[in-house]
Amino acid sequence: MTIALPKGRIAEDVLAIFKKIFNEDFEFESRKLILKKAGFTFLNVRNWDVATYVEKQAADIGVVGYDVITELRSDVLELMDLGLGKCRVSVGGIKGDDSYKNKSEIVVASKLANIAKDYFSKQGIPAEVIKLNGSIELAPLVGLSDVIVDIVETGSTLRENGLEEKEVIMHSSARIIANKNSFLTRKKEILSLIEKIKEVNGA
Ligand SMILES: Nc1ncnc2c1ncn2[C@@H]1O[C@H](COP(=O)(O)OP(=O)(O)OP(=O)(O)O)[C@@H](O)[C@H]1O
Ligand SMILES: O=P(O)(O)OC[C@H]1O[C@H](OP(=O)(O)OP(=O)(O)O)[C@H](O)[C@@H]1O
Repeated sequence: MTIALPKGRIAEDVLAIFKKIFNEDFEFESRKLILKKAGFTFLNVRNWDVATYVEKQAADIGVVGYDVITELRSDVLELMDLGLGKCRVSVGGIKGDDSYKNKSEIVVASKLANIAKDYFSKQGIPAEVIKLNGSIELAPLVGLSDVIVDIVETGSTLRENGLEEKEVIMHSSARIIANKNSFLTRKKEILSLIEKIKEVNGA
């Protein structure tokens, strides 16, 4: 069975789970992208690519933020909430300034462009979404957008830039996802691993 694990922010917590399961050191060596252990093959991939590896069955299961599978509209099965990497996806804007609510069309900057588009379109609010790749909080400060849609965890990035959380769109945490076909053909193996994860993750 092949498992795609994310690099970056949630990597450490995810690797800690597998370290507990195997009761020994569990980490990708130096620049190595594949780790084989106890009959499993682990892939070291970018957070945003985990869902792609799983959807295309290059991996049978993977760990990824709920925000990412929502944004990518990934056609995968969601098996378990790991309860880590907790954050919100929110609308943020200049502190004390709610003038965006009175505009006929608002300009929104976001890395999560689909989530942003869906959120405003469901409310019938015309919105132009500008896709950015990072430092999203900068956009309203320099007049690139009226508001942003971005991840909020502690809220310090918003605060330190004179912004505030205006509306919470969704809560996110890391999920175990599975390829639909793999879940049919490897159901027993996958569920047995999920049980082990539950045991060590206290779920
Ligand atoms: N403060 C936070 N900022 C960003 N992501 C967070 C935060 N808190 C929790 N998360 C979760 O962690 C996931 C991984 O974020 P990370 O910053 O490692 O990757 P990324 O920069 O979005 O992706 P990549 O580095 O692969 O391009 C996010 O998708 C989200 O679910
Ligand atoms: O509420 P906070 O705890 O401040 O966390 C939220 C911030 O963290 C993320 O940015 P990241 O550090 O990934 O940098 P980026 O600007 O490159 O996306 C996210 O895009 C917010 O800017």
